[in-house]
Amino acid sequence: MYSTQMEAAKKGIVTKEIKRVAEKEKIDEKVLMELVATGKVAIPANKNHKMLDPEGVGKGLSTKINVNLGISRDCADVDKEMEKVKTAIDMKAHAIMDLSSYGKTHEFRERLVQTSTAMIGTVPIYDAMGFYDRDIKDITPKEFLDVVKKHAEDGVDFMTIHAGLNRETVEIFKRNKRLTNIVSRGGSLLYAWMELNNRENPFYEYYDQLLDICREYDVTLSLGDALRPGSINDSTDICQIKELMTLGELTLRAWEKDVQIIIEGPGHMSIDEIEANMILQKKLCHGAPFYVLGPIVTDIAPGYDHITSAIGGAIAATHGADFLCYVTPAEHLRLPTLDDMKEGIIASRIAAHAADIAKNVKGARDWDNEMSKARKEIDWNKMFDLALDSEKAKRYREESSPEHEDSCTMCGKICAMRTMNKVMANESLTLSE
Ligand SMILES: C[C@H]1O[C@@H](n2cnc3c(N)ncnc32)[C@H](O)[C@@H]1O
Ligand SMILES: Cc1ncc(COP(=O)(O)O)c(N)n1
Ligand code: SF4
Ligand SMILES: [Zn+2]
Repeated sequence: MYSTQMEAAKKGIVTKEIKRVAEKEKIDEKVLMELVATGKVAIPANKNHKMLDPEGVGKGLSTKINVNLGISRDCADVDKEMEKVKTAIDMKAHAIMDLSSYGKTHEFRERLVQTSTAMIGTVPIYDAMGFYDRDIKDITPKEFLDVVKKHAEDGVDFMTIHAGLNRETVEIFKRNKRLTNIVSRGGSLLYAWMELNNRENPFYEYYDQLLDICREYDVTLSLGDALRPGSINDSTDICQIKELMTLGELTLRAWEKDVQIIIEGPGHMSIDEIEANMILQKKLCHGAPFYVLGPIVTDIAPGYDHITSAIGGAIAATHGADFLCYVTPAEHLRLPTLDDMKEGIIASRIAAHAADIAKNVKGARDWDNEMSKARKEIDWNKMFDLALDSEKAKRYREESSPEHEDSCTMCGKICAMRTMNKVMANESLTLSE
């Protein structure tokens, strides 16, 4: 018997989750087991999430993507969020985070666990205020842990816990001015709690109790980055790096108890700093999987932050990030609509796949080569089938019909593909007007 995937792997047991992930990634089960045993790969799989089709996150595996959704005070339509869940799974999201931050979130979480084959993440501190219906200042450390326990019982596979923001790091934050202070929602709540009560971060102080809960249900801890940069001005500063060092220490303590770890990372960051940040995380956190939001490579494009973050995500994943938290065009502006979510998913899937090609992930290039073959053969149906967004590809072609079926309106009769196919097959060709 074993309590977590990591414990099983350390004991040399190939679990059904390891089998399934190895099959999907087309890698050897024993190799994967070793990666799980050493924490380089996490397989978030809560014992109470019966619907789950597990995924591996980490070294040597394909880059995974996460979709954020959930109700807020200003947009509290549970049915609309459930529609997003179904669409996100259809669009092949590997993970869904329920970031609901209003009212009694239990009902939505229960429906999510019953519906989702994708792994599920939450941020328990978001839920604490609605759960207890009182000011954050008056919530006790035990009550925070009780929310974690509730989410664990409900079947949540990974939880964001901002345990790295301790008093020491808070002092450093106070001494080192930032342009955008703290932009992490969970981080800002914890900072408020710590300042108002003049106490240590409860998730840092009672980290061992937290680990016991995670171990019991096999919840993967996604150690949150409360001090991630919220502007390109603040990236790679002492606050961010100090917190990352603490996350590295907390990683080793979790692994001692066989609790699986993912590390969360930035944020807003210029392109030239991304590679160094990936190296630092892997070193300071002992090879633990890295889960990044963006990086958003410029601050000036609200409405297009799926693009600013896909650029950063592709570069980050090329240099070691394992898991991309999607960003939608609604970032910094509003709660995403269903269409915002779709654009965010497409953008992060492009970033993940582009990185998989660069990283030589097994099979990644085959998809591109099939598409290129279909293009050369001017096989439109094949191209639509292979397209990441088949519906859009089809619609664009239908809206602009060429004279020659075997070309498109870009070049028409002087279609390069068509010309070359005919010339190379020694077929007759007239290219005059
Ligand atoms: C940490 C990330 O989570 C996103 N985020 C926070 N709450 C929600 C929600 N209810 N739905 C979708 N995204 C959300 C923010 O836009 C930020 O990028
Ligand atoms: C990669 C990543 N980082 C952070 C968060 C949590 O958000 P927050 O820190 O704002 O509470 C997240 N869901 N994903
Ligand atoms: S401006 Fe909007 S997205 Fe940014 S922290 Fe405030 S509520 Fe969240
Ligand atoms: Zn931002």
